[in-house]
Amino acid sequence: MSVMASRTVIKLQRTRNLASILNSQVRSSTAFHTSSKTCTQDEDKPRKKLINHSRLRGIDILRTPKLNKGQAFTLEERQLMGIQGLLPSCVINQDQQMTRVMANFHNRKSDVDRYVYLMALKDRNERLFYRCLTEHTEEMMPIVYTPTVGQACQEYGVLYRKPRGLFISIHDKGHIYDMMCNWHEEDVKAIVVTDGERILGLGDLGVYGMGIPVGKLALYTALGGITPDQTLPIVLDVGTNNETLQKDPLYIGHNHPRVTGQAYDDFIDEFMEAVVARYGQNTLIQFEDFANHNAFRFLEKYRNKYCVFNDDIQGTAAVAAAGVFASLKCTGKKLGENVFCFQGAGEASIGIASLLVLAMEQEGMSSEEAISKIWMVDSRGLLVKDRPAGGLTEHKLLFAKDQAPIDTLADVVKASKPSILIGAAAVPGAFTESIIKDMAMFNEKPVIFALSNPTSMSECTAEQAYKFTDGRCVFASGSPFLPVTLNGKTFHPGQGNNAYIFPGIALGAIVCGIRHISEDVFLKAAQTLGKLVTEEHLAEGRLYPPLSDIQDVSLKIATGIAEMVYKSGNASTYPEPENKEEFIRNHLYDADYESFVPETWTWPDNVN
Ligand SMILES: NC(=O)C1=CN([C@@H]2O[C@H](COP(=O)(O)OP(=O)(O)OC[C@H]3O[C@@H](n4cnc5c(N)ncnc54)[C@H](OP(=O)(O)O)[C@@H]3O)[C@@H](O)[C@H]2O)C=CC1
Ligand SMILES: CC(=O)C(=O)O
Ligand SMILES: [Mg+2]
Repeated sequence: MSVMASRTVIKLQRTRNLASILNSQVRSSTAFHTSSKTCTQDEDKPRKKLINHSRLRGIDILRTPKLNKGQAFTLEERQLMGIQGLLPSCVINQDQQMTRVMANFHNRKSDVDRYVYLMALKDRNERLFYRCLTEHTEEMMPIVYTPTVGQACQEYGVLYRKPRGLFISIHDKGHIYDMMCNWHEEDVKAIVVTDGERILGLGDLGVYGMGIPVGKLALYTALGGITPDQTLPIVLDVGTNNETLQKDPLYIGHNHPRVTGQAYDDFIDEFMEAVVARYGQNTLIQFEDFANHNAFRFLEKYRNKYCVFNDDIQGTAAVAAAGVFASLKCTGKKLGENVFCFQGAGEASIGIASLLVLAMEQEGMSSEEAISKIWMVDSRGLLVKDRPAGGLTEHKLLFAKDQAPIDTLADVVKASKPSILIGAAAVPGAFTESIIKDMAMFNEKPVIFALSNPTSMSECTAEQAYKFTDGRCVFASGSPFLPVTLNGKTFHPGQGNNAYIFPGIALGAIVCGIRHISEDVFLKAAQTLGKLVTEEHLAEGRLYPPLSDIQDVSLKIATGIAEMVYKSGNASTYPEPENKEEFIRNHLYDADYESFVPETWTWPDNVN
């Protein structure tokens, strides 16, 4: 008998008739067989494999979110792990705990309160948090992600309770590797990093932007099945230019202006090197919510050196392209028959436009012709070639028209008569009634994507889009809108958000050990997602599969990517699996509790 088991026997001998006393307190779902003296967590479910990685005992287990099961620790586990008495005696299972979570979730007065509640749950009982988020994605994603995460970031100083992830400051330069070593997990495979300069459409939130990497990585696990231990949220604190935050006494970062120039670039270089030194060359690094002037150049600088992608440029491109592909089934057009008009010429818009050009080229169109289909409006109007010097970045220049300037979106829409209108400029209400009505006049089925986040930044509401087009439009938005009923028909607006893409990309990248993430990975993801949209979805107005199917979407995207990267030699996980989907499925995180009790353990004979 092991030392642990013999200690348990002694404990049990001290407690007369422990089993029968506890039995009367145990709720019906917790099986407790006095005859065989064996106890299982839940009669219906086979006992899952033993957690064998923990040397912790007692209160330390309850304080470790990835081990803690709260009241779901069985009697055996409580005895074996030294936690008997540290919990109420009643044992409940994970399903019952979920019922309690949902009751608490619904009882909260505001969405930010729900955010605080869910983050506290994550800090307390990780598996319970992920089971809830996985099984109630539609209800909970808007809380841990856009729109509520935006408000949570704005209030991060007040809401702050405990650190999640790494805070690396410009003043830590020279020591970043040592700081990375302070992170307790040894097997990190994916990092989401921001410097907080462009948080959603809310601008510079500095370190308060940490809510975004935390939220994105929660979706890595809930939507992509990536083990939470393998993920690491990081905020790079280089100061903030947000004057309100600079004066905020509760601001949790450096309140000096942003450090820029060579010092900033050296800092990012050191960070990238430290990640690889700590966790290996294939560590996936997702750049998130960097400002435009850094986002493009870091992507170019690092894309062939590290395993990186920029979600705002590339992930957004893929989800929007998928929506465009799906919309073709409604409009009956070929991709190249469309005219695209973008409000905004930033990370999102340039990313989407570039991927659409790639897709049109793959269909045999020349690059010039594909580019000619695209009209882009930035804060100074239509992108045109003869803007005063300095007016166009090289990315914008590619899409600049050789024609006279047009100042407003409304006039660009009239001039270009787009079939597809895409907004990503964080200008709320930019799609006015007259613009939407023009779209309805030019097209039998106008396609309208209001992609800006959070909801307060949306170019129009779902209701406006359907109402001003008499229910004829195909609509998607970056943040969710509730279903809209118009003339007796209910429309379910699609959520055109990169959340449909990045979990699947990350899953494929991690499992296959992708070295570099090429552009065609995003096109593949877009095509895969587009194909998953069925006639039934479209009939309901959905341009994407419902959020309840999103785990399956991620698996399919990852599988498509796996097939591609093994062919191209860009995978490093060998031997190559024959059945890629099965292989990936076997890596998926399972939020069900595991048992701490060895299969062979039974209650000692003298307990009855
Ligand atoms: N749904 C999704 O998955 C995603 C949504 N987004 C959202 O898209 C929005 C923009 O993000 P991103 O592209 O990264 O930001 P950027 O800062 O890179 O780009 C913003 C663009 O909007 C333009 N703009 C600003 N004001 C106006 C105006 N009044 N009229 C026309 N254009 C204007 C800017 O013009 P100029 O270049 O002249 O400054 C710039 O081109 C954000 O709200 C973000 O949350 C982003 C990523 C993913
Ligand atoms: C969704 C997202 O990445 C953004 O709005 O920035
Ligand atoms: Mg983003």
